[in-house]
Amino acid sequence: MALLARILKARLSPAPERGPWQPRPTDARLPARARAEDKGVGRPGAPRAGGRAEGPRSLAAMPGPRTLANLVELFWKDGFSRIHEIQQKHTREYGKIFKSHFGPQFVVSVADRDLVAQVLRAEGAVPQRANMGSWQEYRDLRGRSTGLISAEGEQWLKMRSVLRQRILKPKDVAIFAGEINQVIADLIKRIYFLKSQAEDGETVTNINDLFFKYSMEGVATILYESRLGCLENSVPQATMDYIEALELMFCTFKTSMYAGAIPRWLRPLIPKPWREFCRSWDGLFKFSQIHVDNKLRDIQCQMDRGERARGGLLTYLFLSQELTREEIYANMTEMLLAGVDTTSFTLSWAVYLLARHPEVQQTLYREIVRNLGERHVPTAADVPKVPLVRALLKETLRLFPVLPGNGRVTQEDLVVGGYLIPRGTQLALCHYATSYEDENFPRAKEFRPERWLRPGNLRRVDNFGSIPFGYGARSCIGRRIAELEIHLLVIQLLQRFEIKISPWTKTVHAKTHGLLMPGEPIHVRFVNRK
Ligand code: HEM
Repeated sequence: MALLARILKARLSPAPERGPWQPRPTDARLPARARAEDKGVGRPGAPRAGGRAEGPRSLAAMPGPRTLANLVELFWKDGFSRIHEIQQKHTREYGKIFKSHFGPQFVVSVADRDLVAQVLRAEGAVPQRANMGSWQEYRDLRGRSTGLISAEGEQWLKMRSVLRQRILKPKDVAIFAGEINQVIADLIKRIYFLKSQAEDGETVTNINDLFFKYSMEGVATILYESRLGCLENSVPQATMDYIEALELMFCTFKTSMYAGAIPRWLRPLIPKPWREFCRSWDGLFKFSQIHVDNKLRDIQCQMDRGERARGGLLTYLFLSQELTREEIYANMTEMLLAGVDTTSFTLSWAVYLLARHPEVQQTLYREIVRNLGERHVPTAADVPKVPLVRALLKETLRLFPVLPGNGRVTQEDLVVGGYLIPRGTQLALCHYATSYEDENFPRAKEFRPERWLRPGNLRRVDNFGSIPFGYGARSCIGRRIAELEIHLLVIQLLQRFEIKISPWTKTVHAKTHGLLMPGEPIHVRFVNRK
């Protein structure tokens, strides 16, 4: 694993002027367990950044919540659904770099834009996001391959370099606009149908349900090169089974966390989390395998008839033989898992924000009509003509980053914020907290998409205060797909409807359920434009 040994090279940078962390270290206040983490003290040669003249401090000196308090917060006070708020609370209490324990896991949280930038810019060619032990264990148990999310090292690098050739760049994804627009046409038909069923002829209840189906249909069209029928009145049984498995994965998020956090020897005593974790993965893999096999059979038949097989991602993967069949199953499974709720929650938030801010909606509508017209079906090339639609997505993801935090495992000793972080430490990058810092985004609590339009900010592509798709070699590979699905849909929704909040929708709060999602159902009125 020569590449894995590539180091996270931290840059020597001066201590940030605005004093981003306020450590309150006293070894005496730390639990014995934390003192045992003092393994980095005096280690020579660790790269330094954001450091202090007298040399880096050890982890023992790093502040953070006590283990017991953390467990009570997470398990007894339902902290799992408030992970984003806890991130902010801990940042206020302990400063912008702090440590926590979660079961057997130890995590250093970084909640400062510049320190996040430092960590991510310094990473090597093969970053590791998190300890994926439980995912790997399931795959070993069932003889399955890892996919992009769960793979590490050379295995990850190989798959990433194959997939990135097809879906990483906007121009590669632009060719899918036609398929996505067909899904949008079905979604709009569905909206008219749902409106026709509503008492007032306008209300659609629980829009996330609708956007879930849209996102699943959209991403599956690209991944499997076939339609699933999610937007039909009667959804096919295999798709229903998949949705159930996906729900199990997220509804049992807490138990999935336990599955990773509970030591293996405790499983005979507490078997449910691991059992459910395996059951939901079985469902997800089964679904992907059915659709991949269907497509591969079609391709094979075409080739047997002497025809040239033409197609998208799956056809390419099959013909190029760069990935094994098992690797194709695993990647399709993990990409579908990664691509449905993320996109649908973001769409729900974006539509909610537009409904709550009619003035922004009106400005965006005028921009669409002015630059594209009232009925023009947009292509990928049209999206830059409507800068506010891109700003809307950025602002939505700043306020509601679907992944409120992200992770990295340090691959060499690293000095961050004046602390020596030993190799192999799990870092949590607190994107939610940095997104709400006024110093990163003036009047950060306010929904102001235009902040992304100012020339200064547009040039500032490296604003690490809000990086909802992550950053660098391990960033979201589906980003361009998600953006295209969202941009094209928002444009076409506004061409047809004025979106108004329904009187049944109160203020919607965010909750974490694995992902940051609307805590209450969102109901809106789709009022036909004249
Ligand atoms: C609004 C929608 C989405 C958001 C906010 C989002 C966000 C993220 C984030 C934050 C990461 C971690 C990046 C890092 O560690 O630096 C990630 C990884 C990933 N995402 Fe997305 N994502 C979205 C949609 C999608 C879609 C549509 C797909 C698939 C088509 C997808 C597939 C993946 C995969 C496979 C990874 C793992 C990449 C790797 O480890 O190499 N995502 N995503």
